[in-house]
Amino acid sequence: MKNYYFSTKKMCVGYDGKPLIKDIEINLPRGEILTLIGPNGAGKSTVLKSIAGQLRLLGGKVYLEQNNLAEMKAGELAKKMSVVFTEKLRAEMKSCRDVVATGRYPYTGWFGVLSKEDERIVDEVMELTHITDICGQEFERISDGQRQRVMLARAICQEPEIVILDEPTSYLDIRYKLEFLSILQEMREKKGLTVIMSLHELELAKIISDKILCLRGEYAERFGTPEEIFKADFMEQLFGMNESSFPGNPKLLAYIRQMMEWR
Ligand SMILES: Nc1ncnc2c1ncn2[C@@H]1O[C@H](COP(=O)(O)OP(=O)(O)OP(=O)(O)O)[C@@H](O)[C@H]1O
Repeated sequence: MKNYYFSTKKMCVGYDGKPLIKDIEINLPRGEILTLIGPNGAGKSTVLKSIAGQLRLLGGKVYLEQNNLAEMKAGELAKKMSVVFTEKLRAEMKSCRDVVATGRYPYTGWFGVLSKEDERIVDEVMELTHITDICGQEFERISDGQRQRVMLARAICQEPEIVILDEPTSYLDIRYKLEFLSILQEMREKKGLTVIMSLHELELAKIISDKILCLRGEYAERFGTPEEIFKADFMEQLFGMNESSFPGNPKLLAYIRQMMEWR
């Protein structure tokens, strides 16, 4: 059997003991980017939270290399996995730099005192994510897009092997969306970072991902490469669209079909 960096075996996720999606099987080599796509309410955040250990699994297992995630110590996991979710972090009176610096906590002692090396990493990552100019601003008083970049910086500061991101580009303008993706790609190439994220922007998912997991209904609908997944007829089915979806405006369906073409 091939040794994957990240895998799930018969993972079942849901709330209050009621399964939402069952038997999810993911196999991901180190350094690959997996993107979850699917309609609103399909369960993308639920799967990501379950992988990150924020929701208890209803069944199955999640592995990092050969290690069962549920059995890993929190401190050990924090050095390997960082997570960026859409919920707003409470950080009263904290500057953006303070928030980014909390990404170093797995490496500091009890009191969170940063070493010179920690400070250097914080500065370097803030430059990489283009937030140096807002580093002194209060975190709770910045824009949604700026907040997303600060949260990405915090995750990178953690120097993880794998990062879990829920809709990380939703508030970013087009330049920062592309910049965000190029940072992930660079981290993957230079450091072998593995990425699992959800995206609503299908055109971005298509160009950045190595693997795609499609969610809709009780079971994961498909898992495969972008070439296997991004086909106009399948996208229409996944998102519940057909010839009569946009009466009087055929241009809209034509747009989806054109977006899914491979050139
Ligand atoms: N805390 C919760 N308790 C019970 N059900 C929940 C809870 N959070 C979400 N759900 C339900 O789980 C389902 C999946 O929600 P989830 O947020 O995972 O979908 P999603 O694919 O991320 O959606 P979106 O694209 O809209 O962000 C939805 O039906 C939602 O109502």
